[in-house]
Amino acid sequence: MRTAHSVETVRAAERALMAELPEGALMQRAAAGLAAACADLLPRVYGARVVLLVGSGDNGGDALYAGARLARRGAGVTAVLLAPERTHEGGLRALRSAGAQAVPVDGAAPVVARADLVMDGIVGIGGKGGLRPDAARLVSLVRESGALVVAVDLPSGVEADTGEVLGDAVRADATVTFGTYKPGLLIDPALTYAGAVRLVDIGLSLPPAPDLEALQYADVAALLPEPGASSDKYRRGVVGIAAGSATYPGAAVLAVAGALRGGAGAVRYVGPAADEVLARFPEVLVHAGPPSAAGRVQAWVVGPGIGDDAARVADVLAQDVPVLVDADGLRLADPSVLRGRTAPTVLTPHAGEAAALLGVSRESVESGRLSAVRRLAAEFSATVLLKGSTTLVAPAGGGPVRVNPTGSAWLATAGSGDVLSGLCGALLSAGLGGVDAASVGAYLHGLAGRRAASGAPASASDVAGALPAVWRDVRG
Ligand SMILES: NC(=O)C1=CN([C@@H]2O[C@H](COP(=O)(O)OP(=O)(O)OC[C@H]3O[C@@H](n4cnc5c(N)ncnc54)[C@H](O)[C@@H]3O)[C@@H](O)[C@H]2O)[C@@H](O)CC1
Ligand SMILES: [K+]
Repeated sequence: MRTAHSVETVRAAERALMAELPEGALMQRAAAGLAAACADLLPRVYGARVVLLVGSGDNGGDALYAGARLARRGAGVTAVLLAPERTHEGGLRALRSAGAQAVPVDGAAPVVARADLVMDGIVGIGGKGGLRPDAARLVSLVRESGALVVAVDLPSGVEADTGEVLGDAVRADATVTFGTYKPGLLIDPALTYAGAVRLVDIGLSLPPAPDLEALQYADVAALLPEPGASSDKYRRGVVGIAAGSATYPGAAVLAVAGALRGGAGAVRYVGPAADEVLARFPEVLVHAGPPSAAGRVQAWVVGPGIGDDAARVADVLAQDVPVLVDADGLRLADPSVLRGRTAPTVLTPHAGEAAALLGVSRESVESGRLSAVRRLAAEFSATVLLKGSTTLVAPAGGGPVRVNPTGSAWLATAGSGDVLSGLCGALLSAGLGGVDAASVGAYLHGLAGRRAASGAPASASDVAGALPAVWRDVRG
């Protein structure tokens, strides 16, 4: 599991550790890791031209000490001081005694133009708001130079706690972060500014519950349901799909496709697309009448392509088993019924649906995805999976938000969400909790999207078709 902690938590852990260590020791650990990462990125350190962008805080201090280390190994290092009168004093002394030079911002253009590597030490976790104008100008010079950009702790200009980017920000090829990931390094849009992230251990003791976590292969493998020797189809989980309409039968077919590949023992389908579903998947049990009359089901998926059939949504929500609500279902569900449910509820909105649920603009959801997903989970007492280029999953009762690391732009294709809802529904029916079902589903779905596409457009059916292979990969 990859974990991220908020700025407040990081600062508290830093204070505790600094109290035990000699003055400056923590910054030396950070600078040593930073210098080593830069050295790895450069073809050779000796003779490399390194430029440090140095702001007024300790983030600039890290850059100065790391620059001093590289200068001692023969790099030509120049620091550009954004606030010369407030530069980290010890760092600047170290830099000068290593034989490197410092210039003010207005002398930056010629050195930046010739740089091989630029270290961004403008701001770290102390930054607020986007880059200020002089820093933004400097950063556009860096972009024009084509130099490799290494962000110190996080790209300057991105919000560490939320992943928002409120103005200009540094676009880094790599980020060297200290102690723990910061939430912004796992969430877009900030994530897309960070490049490859390297974590440097500086010895912080952090609380066991992070603010954010991202499942990795092994975590997903451990969560995948496996049929035991005594499993029959009912014990493996029966998932009910209440989806599709005369206008949108395809949504039903795709949700069923996701459910069948999600390890369900059996899939029941209720709705007007039964013929279309059976034509593709003869193994599905179809039922006429309301979902509640369909027989035993361990979890329901309701909503994809359901049109205006509010009665089908209400009937599903009245059942005391886990329910995943998607698409039209999100518009039709009664919020007070959602809040009053005792069995787990999972909502899977995209940004537009999330905006409608919260009564805010789509833009405000897009720019503040972490706060939006947390708010939704709290307001509807449900696990919420917010789709996007990094899908987020927030638990109903608060706690770490899961970030899906396997997203793929190829998944932005019609019907791909229907496959995801069926897949997550099957995982719910197999007994996974809401957060695990949603985050494992998102993980597999992302991998399936990548595998189905592998460089060329793929349809939602292709994504469903790729699920067995990624399941095998993850388990293997
Ligand atoms: N506290 C510690 O012992 C350690 C801190 N470390 C480094 O210290 C950083 C935090 O240092 P600070 O708390 O000094 O904060 P920062 O260096 O992140 O930034 C604070 C300074 O930047 C200015 N500033 C804020 N927003 C700005 C903006 N948008 N544009 C330009 N300037 C802006 C502020 O006025 C303040 O002077 C971490 O990110 C990390 O890089 C590491 O050395 C590890 C150890
Ligand atoms: K930085």
